Amino acid sequence: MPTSRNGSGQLPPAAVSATGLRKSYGDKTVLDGIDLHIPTGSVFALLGPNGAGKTTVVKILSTLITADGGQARVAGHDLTADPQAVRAAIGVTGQFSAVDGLITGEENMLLMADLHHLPRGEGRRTAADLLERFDLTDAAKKPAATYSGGMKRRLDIAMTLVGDPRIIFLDEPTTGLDPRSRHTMWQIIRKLVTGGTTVLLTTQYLEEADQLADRIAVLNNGRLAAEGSAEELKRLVPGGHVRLDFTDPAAYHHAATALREATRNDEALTLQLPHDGSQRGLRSLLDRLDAAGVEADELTVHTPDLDDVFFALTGDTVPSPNQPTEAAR
Ligand SMILES: Nc1ncnc2c1ncn2[C@@H]1O[C@H](COP(=O)(O)OP(=O)(O)OP(=O)(O)O)[C@@H](O)[C@H]1O
Repeated sequence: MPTSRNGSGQLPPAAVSATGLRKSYGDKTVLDGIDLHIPTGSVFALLGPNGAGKTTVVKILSTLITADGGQARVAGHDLTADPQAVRAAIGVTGQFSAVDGLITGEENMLLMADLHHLPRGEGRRTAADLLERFDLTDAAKKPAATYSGGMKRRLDIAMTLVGDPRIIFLDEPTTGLDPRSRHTMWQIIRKLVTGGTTVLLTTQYLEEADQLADRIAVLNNGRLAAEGSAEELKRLVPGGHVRLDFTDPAAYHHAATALREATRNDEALTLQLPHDGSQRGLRSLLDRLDAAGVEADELTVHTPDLDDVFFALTGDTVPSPNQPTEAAR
């Protein structure tokens, strides 16, 4: 999401800026110098495998634990000098929900309103508005323990919003949710951002980062292995190609002669050519096949995706590098 400039042509202050964040437990270094810059009004995804340190970053930035080194400002307030002001500006929903299962959804909301010292009437209005916004009005009078995982997660975020935070940290907001609930949660997050909220989310899901985030940082071994938009990250890894599959050996050999630069697999009767993902490149390939008078039985385009980036950056192997992502024909 573009960051708008104010009247003086200056960029608005970052919602979160951190330099050199470090954290160790005993002799285990969890964060080894993390720099973050999250523009106001954007969605920033911190992506990393289990144990990479994502929750540790969220805990530091939300003042739940202190860093061993480095500096950070959240909503313009220094984390160490003014933790109270930081807490007042943020909302956090963690992997371990703040929802109390023994009381109803509405009571959970009213409890939050009390914690934020909202006058009674205003607290009731805010609770009702948020319950409606999160599609929980019908379930409002039922104990939260009877809610589905998706409903609990929605209630958790609704509770976070009672204090009207400008910045919210969502620690793995969709872990354990079914695909439908995950999509609902994505819509909720998108709406929050449309309303001007800045979101820092952690996720293990590449698709989630791709869908939601303006910028993505990949955390690995205590360091940021890369940072950029999904498109920028995808450009970091090679791997775009077109694969042509043939069943007729004569057609295969004919095509292989016409496309000399292709990597051949004579057994599988497939040809693979580097491809930049452009329409022009694809058209030129099809023209060459037409000119040679051959037609492939199947043509698949593989565009590098965040999976490729993630596995390349975190040092793991890509499970199936030739898995096509988009069938072109
Ligand atoms: N209080 C603690 N004491 C000791 N080690 C800890 C503590 N908290 C976290 N760690 C360790 O720090 C590392 C990073 O943990 P963290 O929870 O930040 O990872 P994560 O990226 O959020 O992982 P996940 O995706 O599994 O939630 C892990 O190896 C974890 O065991």
